[in-house]
Amino acid sequence: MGNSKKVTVLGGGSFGTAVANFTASNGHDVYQWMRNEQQAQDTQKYRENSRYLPGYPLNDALQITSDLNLALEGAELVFVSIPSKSFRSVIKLIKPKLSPTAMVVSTAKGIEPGSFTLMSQILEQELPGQPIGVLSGPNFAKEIVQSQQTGTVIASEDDQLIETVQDALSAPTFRVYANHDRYGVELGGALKNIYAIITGMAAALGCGHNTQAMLLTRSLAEMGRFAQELGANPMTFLGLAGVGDLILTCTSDLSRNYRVGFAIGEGKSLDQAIEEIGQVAEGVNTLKIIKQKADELEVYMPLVSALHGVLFEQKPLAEVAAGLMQGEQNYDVEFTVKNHD
Ligand SMILES: NC(=O)C1=CN([C@@H]2O[C@H](COP(=O)(O)OP(=O)(O)OC[C@H]3O[C@@H](n4cnc5c(N)ncnc54)[C@H](O)[C@@H]3O)[C@@H](O)[C@H]2O)C=CC1
Ligand SMILES: O=C(CO)COP(=O)(O)O
Repeated sequence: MGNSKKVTVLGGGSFGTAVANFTASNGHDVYQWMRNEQQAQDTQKYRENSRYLPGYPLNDALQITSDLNLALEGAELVFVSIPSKSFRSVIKLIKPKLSPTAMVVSTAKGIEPGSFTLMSQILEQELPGQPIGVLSGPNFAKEIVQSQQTGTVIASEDDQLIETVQDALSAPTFRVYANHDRYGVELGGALKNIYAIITGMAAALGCGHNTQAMLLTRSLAEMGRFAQELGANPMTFLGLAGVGDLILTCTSDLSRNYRVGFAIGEGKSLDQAIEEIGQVAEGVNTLKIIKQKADELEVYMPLVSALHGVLFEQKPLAEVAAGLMQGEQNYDVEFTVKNHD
């Protein structure tokens, strides 16, 4: 590691805790901010985030606080690990307290409800001129704190920010790859949550490996089609923050989105499934936003439509699943075909 920096992580959930703990283990001066004073005091005292990441002792050097001024004063690098629903309100809160040169990096994988705004676009709007980036990849918080070998992506137009984040996070168990396509990296991280709900549901219904492989691959095709329609580069989805995170989240019950799908596949209601998990599952809101956008742009997204039918239009799951098998049998790798015909 290079020189030690003051790093601030906003958010007291599982991912904020994992990033804060990891960065502190790398020798940086790290403050994790959580809004709940009692939770901050307990986490600081007992060196464990018992609500969101129980059973993992935190690095002695990590400072946990509910004092935003203390957390942000002199911070050179700020990670924002706040769910998309509250992201903008937290950015508005930090704006007057932030040094103009502080680098601000979103780790949230969602889209703002009521608009089609990705988290780093909120950073652009609320913090004009501030160096910004997105951290995304196949990264379960729980496996980061277990020091499992992990790869992630830092996406930004700003090479100095990329270098700073690589320096802050790189470790023998953690590789940080660079990407200049911030929009594509961020879109991949948000979209894959929808497909994790679908594969979780399929697993609960007893689907086999053939089905899982088909779902994963057709999900990637659908994501690519949508990205292309938005003018984004679907090739970015071939990286860790696209296909990497799609594979991870769609094949593991460590994923909250997958678990929401699994619970629904077992016959539970959406509300029951969300309540049982007790943590954010971004895919549920992302689904509504993507369905609306796909309809508006007339993009063919049969998996999104099917899941929307089950979750929000009271369509029977078995009927929707059977309907999917009767859909259009089009090109295998259509955006490539389109580009090269
Ligand atoms: N947990 C994981 O493995 C990963 C999560 N992410 C993403 O990171 C983001 C955060 O997720 P998690 O930490 O997992 O969520 P979580 O559900 O574990 O925790 C969310 C945290 O945000 C806090 N929060 C919510 N609204 C707030 C507000 N208005 N002000 C202050 N704090 C607020 C909550 O109190 C809680 O501490 C999500 O977008 C998620 O998709 C990304 C990579 C991996
Ligand atoms: O994004 C994640 C891993 O990369 C976490 O996925 P979930 O939000 O579904 O738990």
